[in-house]
Amino acid sequence: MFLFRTFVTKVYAFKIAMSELTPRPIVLSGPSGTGKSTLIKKLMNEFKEYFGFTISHTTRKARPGEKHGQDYYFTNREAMEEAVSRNEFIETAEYSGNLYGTSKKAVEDVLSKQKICILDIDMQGVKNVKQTNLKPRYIFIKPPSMEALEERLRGRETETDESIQKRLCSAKAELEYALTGAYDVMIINDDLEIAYEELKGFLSQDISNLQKQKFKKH
Ligand SMILES: Nc1ncnc2c1ncn2[C@@H]1O[C@H](COP(=O)(O)OP(=O)(O)OP(=O)(O)O)[C@@H](O)[C@H]1O
Repeated sequence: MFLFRTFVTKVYAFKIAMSELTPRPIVLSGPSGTGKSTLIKKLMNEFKEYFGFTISHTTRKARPGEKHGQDYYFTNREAMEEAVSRNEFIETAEYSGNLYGTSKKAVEDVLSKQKICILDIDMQGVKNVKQTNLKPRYIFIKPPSMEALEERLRGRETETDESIQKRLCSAKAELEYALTGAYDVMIINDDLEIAYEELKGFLSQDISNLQKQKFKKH
């Protein structure tokens, strides 16, 4: 039996001065295990001077290999709730008993460097960001099938059976939401290299604009 994921989400007023030169942020969303982090890592490796990743806060425990300040800001509930009450977050979501959120500072840090800000957020986060003035471009990363998604989640060896079932259940809702036209583009991550080329193709204009700007400065 599928367990339904219960969310308690909040969105906060977010206004940031975005000049014409500030590149539009991008949102990468899609079911857990679909390959968002893998694609972002490839993008950052190839174009690290043009992209900046917003590092989310979470109260969940770090998985082996994850680094504080690199994969997430690992924190505890009390500290995070205090920061939220100081209005320091754009959005927060509660999932499986843990809080997740994107701080304003994480976004501002990237925008202030005139880099394309990447937000890796779930459907609820997407709905929340749509209520801010960030005006990102929305990219949905779709798994080739539910079977492949399950295989990837199992292969990652980070999930229990219960959490895999929850993630697969959430994946269905995410796919349904994507079909409502909430995203500017949908990329199927079957063959990783093909998916990556599609992602780069979608971002090629933004990348070349930044390349021109940097060239002018030198
Ligand atoms: N095209 C692909 N083919 C096969 N395996 C892939 C592909 N893309 C990613 N993977 C693998 O699938 C697993 C899940 O990928 P990843 O952690 O990037 O997903 P995610 O969408 O970022 O998940 P989460 O939202 O839970 O952080 C990883 O083990 C990754 O190596």
